[in-house]
Amino acid sequence: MKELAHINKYLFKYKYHLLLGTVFIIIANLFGVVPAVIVRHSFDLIQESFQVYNLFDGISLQSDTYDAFVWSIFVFAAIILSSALLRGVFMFFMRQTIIVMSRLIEYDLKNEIYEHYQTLPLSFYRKNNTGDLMNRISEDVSKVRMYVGPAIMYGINLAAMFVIVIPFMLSINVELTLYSLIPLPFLSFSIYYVNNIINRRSEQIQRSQSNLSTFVQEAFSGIRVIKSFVREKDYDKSFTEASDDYKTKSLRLAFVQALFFPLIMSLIGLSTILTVYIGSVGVLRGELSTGNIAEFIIYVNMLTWPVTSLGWITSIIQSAAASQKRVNEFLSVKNDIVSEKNIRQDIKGELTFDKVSFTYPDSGIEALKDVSFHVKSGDSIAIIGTTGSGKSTIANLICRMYDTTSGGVSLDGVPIKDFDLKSVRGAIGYVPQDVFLFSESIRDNIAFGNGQMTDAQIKAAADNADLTENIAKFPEGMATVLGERGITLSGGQKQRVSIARAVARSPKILILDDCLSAVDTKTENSILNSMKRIMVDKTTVIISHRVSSAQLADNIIVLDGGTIREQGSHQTLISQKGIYKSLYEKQIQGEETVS
Ligand SMILES: Nc1ncnc2c1ncn2[C@@H]1O[C@H](COP(=O)(O)OP(=O)(O)OP(=O)(O)O)[C@@H](O)[C@H]1O
Repeated sequence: MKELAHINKYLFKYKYHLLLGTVFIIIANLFGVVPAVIVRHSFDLIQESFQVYNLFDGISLQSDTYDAFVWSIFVFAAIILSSALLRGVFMFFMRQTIIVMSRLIEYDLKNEIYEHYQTLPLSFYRKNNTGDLMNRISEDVSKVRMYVGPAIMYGINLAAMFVIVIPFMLSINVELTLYSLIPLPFLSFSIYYVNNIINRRSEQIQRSQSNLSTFVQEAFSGIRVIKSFVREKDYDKSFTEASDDYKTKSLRLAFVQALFFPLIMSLIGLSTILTVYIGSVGVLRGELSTGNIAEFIIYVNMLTWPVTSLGWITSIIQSAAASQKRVNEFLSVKNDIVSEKNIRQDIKGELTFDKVSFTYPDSGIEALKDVSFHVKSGDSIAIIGTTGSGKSTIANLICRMYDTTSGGVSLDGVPIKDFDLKSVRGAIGYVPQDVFLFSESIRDNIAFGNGQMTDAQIKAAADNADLTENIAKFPEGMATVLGERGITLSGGQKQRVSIARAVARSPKILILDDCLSAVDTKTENSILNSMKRIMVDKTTVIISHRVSSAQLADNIIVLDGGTIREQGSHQTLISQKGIYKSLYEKQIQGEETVS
């Protein structure tokens, strides 16, 4: 339960909604009691009027008695109707304050979680899967909303009802009150019990549903592989199994849900029978009127829902606490990539790696060992090496996605840790190895959130990435939407949009992480020629498997198993006749990649 304390700041923020809501609940309940009292008076009036009417039999006063009776009943009916109407109005206000408050808190909490997610380092995203991140911001927040909305509303309603109705009942007859209330705690407990079963089974269904969705999503994304390997039948079978599991769980839930209402109805019925029985005994003893029985039946009915809701509220609070615990787990994760001195200055692009070693915290793999190099501002460096030799890790450290395990990275002679993170990342144009484009237009993908970027700047970036010719062939040019329902680009086209996106920001440091692997040699040469132009005043880090990309750089590093094996210009390395030279020869002979 202490987990839910996190929500208190929001309850405080929306205190006026909560206070007003409470007032509306109390007023609505007061109007709920009025009809019961009026019904009692009506019953008693009918009985008394009947006796008086018979007494005046044959006398002209008899018709006056009748008129007075009809008039009174009319007035009573009008009072009952108006009370019901006013109760309805206040119940509307009650929902408009408390349920609205719960939606506002849901909105705030989602924003809080999303903002926090954004601050967390890459290592957090490696550790936790996307489904889990999504669940906590949607499913879990919805469960917490049930606590701040319906649970609080019905909780206050229950308290108000008890404070108003039970003293009223006791003042009429203690014995009748006690007997008519006996079944209600059982009702509450049974609802709590059944509701917990319903929650457990619903969660099983949700898990089964998400397995089913993941299966279907994967099957459709991989439909080309499934078809070419003729695996449709196997997938059909697996789908039927997953679907069967979902069906069985749904039927088990439907069974418990079917028990829910009969259970409530039978316990309410029991209360009513006890009220009528004990009430009749009271009437026979002359302690109660028949009106009291009718009045008590109304009270019992009024109390039924709040008492039922007690069991429901308890299980809502339990599952909200469990959800908030999961949310708090993520909210308490701190970003360890923080700036030490928050230096905000324009970065010129001088880059130094000084004896850098790095071990990935989650896998324990030592990706870099004692790596040192220096790139002057505006110069270029190429990093070439075998798969897994640590090339992308260097890019990650320059973008400060991780901090080094030992040694230091510095920009313009200042340790990277001292810079404000935004200054560092804002100065970098990064073309990642695994291209990711958004389902937006090509234009928006290139501008990527920079509303001030002019069409001319976007076009220049597209030109430099050798993209203009391709774009011209698309039906809507720059406005062509990519992804899901738009045009799907080829691997090489995607890489070029990704390059244009990085170049368009006019970064001081440009990192090209194996970004030409999916283009043919002709396009590679054409992009590299354009690159020469844009690289002029930028520090450029070219990560590649291909010598053809690397030879463009002023300085080349050959990495192997996380250590630098060779370093120098293209000419120097060729003359050294080492790894680079043999790689060069192999690739010149037609081999495309380093094995
Ligand atoms: N996020 C990560 N968590 C744990 N280990 C990682 C992570 N990324 C890379 N590694 C490991 O670190 C080593 C270096 O990986 P890196 O991605 O830097 O290689 P690379 O030279 O860029 O390879 P490639 O050319 O195939 O992209 C590899 O052994 C890899 O398994």
